[in-house]
Amino acid sequence: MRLLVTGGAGYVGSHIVWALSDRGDEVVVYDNLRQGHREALPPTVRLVEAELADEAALDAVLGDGHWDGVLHFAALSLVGESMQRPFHYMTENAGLGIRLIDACVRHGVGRFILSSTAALFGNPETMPITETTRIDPGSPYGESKLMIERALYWADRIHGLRYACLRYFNAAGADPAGRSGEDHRPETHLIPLIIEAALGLRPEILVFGDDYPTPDGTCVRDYVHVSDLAQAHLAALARIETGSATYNLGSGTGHSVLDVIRSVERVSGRPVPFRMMPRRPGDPAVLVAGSDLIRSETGWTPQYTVLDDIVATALAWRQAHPNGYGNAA
Ligand SMILES: NC(=O)c1ccc[n+]([C@@H]2O[C@H](COP(=O)([O-])OP(=O)(O)OC[C@H]3O[C@@H](n4cnc5c(N)ncnc54)[C@H](O)[C@@H]3O)[C@@H](O)[C@H]2O)c1
Ligand SMILES: O=c1ccn([C@@H]2O[C@H](COP(=O)(O)OP(=O)(O)O[C@H]3O[C@H](CO)[C@@H](O)[C@H](O)[C@H]3O)[C@@H](O)[C@H]2O)c(=O)[nH]1
Repeated sequence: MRLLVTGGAGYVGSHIVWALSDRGDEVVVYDNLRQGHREALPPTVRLVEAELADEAALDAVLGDGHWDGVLHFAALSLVGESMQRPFHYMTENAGLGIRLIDACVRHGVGRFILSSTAALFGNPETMPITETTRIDPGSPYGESKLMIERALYWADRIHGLRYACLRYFNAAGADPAGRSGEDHRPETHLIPLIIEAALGLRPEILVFGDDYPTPDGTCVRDYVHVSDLAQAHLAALARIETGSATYNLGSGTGHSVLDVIRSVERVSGRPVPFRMMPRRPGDPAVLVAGSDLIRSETGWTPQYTVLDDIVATALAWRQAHPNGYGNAA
């Protein structure tokens, strides 16, 4: 296939780009490199360094030959930040995402895959969260992704654009072959921050809230390995030949913040200093995925089901790249 990947130089996107390249697809990445890294990509992959908002650049790329599909990862993706800058998230994510869909329709792109999110569901009362769980975003970030999902629904109904919305839970880990990993500037995600605390690269990890209605009072999340997410994208690309689809994507197991700290301590063999803090606005107490639908419709099944194994891949990448990309040890 010939595929355009927006945000492909970022954390999740780069793992999917490697998986597509491994199977011989021609991949072009469209990324402004604000969070992405050229070094995260296979050297042979073409990178168009441009803003999604740059309509001329986007039209030029989409007009450059036939595209079998667009995979759309580029977004602002921080729940907490979206609570402070709600309209920025609406315009950047929903606005630019919908313009991208419009451009895909104009250029005759046949398939579209959206990086959607568990943040669509707010604070559900029952777990696991399936595709029939009531949608009620708990943050402007989640709301912005819902808007793109709805635009895709109409793009299919009116223009026949086939799509898959993949609602990831918490992406985690790194390429087991060490070719790509997680390096956000600044880093806000739990696992890389705990690893930095374990390696002595930061003094401690701050735990956002210990008064949630969970067994140990800290938030529970479903950590799904990026390689499993990559395989899910391959499965979704095949599946949408027969129609559009929307899937929840997680490992199906919940882990509290304290569970993750203990896992990093076990895997690294080092203590992790931590300090309790107030809750972070916008954070739901528990998010655990029910992924039966994608399993039954595509045969996808996560290979990483043990948290320590996920953490081990993230730790290995970080130890090989103590300063992130561009500074391999
Ligand atoms: N990381 C997670 O746990 C998680 C969970 C659910 C959904 N998602 C979604 O998956 C996608 C990827 O997440 P990630 O963690 O890899 O994020 P990331 O920030 O690492 O990657 C996003 C990439 O998009 C690029 N980008 C952002 N805005 C752009 C724009 N306007 N124009 C051009 N390029 C732009 C960035 O430079 C970056 O390389 C996002 O859409 C996110 O909402 C992530
Ligand atoms: O320094 C930190 C960072 C995080 N957390 C907690 O750890 C959990 C995970 O947080 P984080 O790694 O920031 O991820 P989320 O906020 O859960 O969001 C991720 O997972 C969502 C899906 O569940 C995606 O939509 C988002 O894009 C992605 O950033 C949450 O309970 C946080 O409160 C801390 O206690 N301390």
